[in-house]
Amino acid sequence: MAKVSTDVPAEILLAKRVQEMVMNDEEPAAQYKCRTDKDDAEDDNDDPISSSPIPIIDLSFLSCSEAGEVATEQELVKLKAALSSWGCFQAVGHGISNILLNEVQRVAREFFGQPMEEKQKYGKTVVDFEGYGADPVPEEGQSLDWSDRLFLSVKPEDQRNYKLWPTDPESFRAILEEYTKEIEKVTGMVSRAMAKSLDLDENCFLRQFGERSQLQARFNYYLPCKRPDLVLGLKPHADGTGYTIIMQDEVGLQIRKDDKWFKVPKNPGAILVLMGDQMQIMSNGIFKSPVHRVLSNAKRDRISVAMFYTPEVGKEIGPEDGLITEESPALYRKVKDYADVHIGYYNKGLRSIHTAQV
Ligand SMILES: O=C(O)CCC(=O)C(=O)O
Ligand SMILES: [Fe+2]
Repeated sequence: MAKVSTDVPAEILLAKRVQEMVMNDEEPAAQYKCRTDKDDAEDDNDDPISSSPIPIIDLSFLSCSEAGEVATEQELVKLKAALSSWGCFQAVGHGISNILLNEVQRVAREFFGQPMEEKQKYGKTVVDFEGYGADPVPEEGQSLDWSDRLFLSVKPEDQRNYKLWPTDPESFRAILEEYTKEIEKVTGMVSRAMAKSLDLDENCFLRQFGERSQLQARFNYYLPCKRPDLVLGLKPHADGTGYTIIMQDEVGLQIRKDDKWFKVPKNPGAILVLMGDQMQIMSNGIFKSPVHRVLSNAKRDRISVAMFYTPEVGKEIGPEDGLITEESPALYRKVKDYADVHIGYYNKGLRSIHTAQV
């Protein structure tokens, strides 16, 4: 990524919320300006979902026996194709009600809509992960993201720091707890389906994730920007997770494929399942962890909620034995706490998957 000049230290800028800069009608500081590409300037049109090339997978075909064997088999083939090419899919038939999805968006919107003093009760410093604020300070010269966020550990339950969970809106905690339960069911469905699509024992990935697998919720608030052509809501990156489940209320997220950016369409009711590096490792490179980014918009704001699903702390993961043959040897070695390695590279604007290569 292009290096940016640093006239004001990033620590100082990151201590201030993007929302404050927008309210004060400030121009983005140099460190936020990272875009030079003209190829993909503004991507604000609301194309119909049917014209989006990002695959749609119906999870109900994969998890219920009534769907019929042929339908299940066909959906598994689609799933494998989607994850081997795009590394993500729009999931429908996931079992989460539209009412709950709307409630999650509502509490997120209400939280970010409160006065700054209220939100600062959950404020984090520029080095912490959890709480309300910006990502921790990246390496010098890396650009900053035009967004604010609230990051919370939700699983295992004993890792929850309820002091950082907003009490206003009052229903925030109950809604996030309910959403966590639903997302856990989805991770069960998706992990089993992915294994079956590769002709593996259906529980093999769940075993790798472990009994104390982690879920972290990241509520992202993307503010409008006067100069969307210069900044990004979130810089290009691949996730260090096993996989990530994202819901969005507006377009903005783009996936990189074949050297082009593709917009994730506004598809109410659908959630995006996106592979992280650790699923690329466990699938021995069959599933791809795609680079993605979020654009800024001149007029609109955007809320997204990303649920990061990651193997248990301290647990070794690696390519599934059933995928290793003489013709297809292991491409990755076993790794432990890969997300910690990933974050170091992420802060430098780099990918980390090579560190796991054999
Ligand atoms: O806001 C989004 O849609 C994507 C968020 C994301 O990529 C992340 O939090 O890692
Ligand atoms: Fe991401």
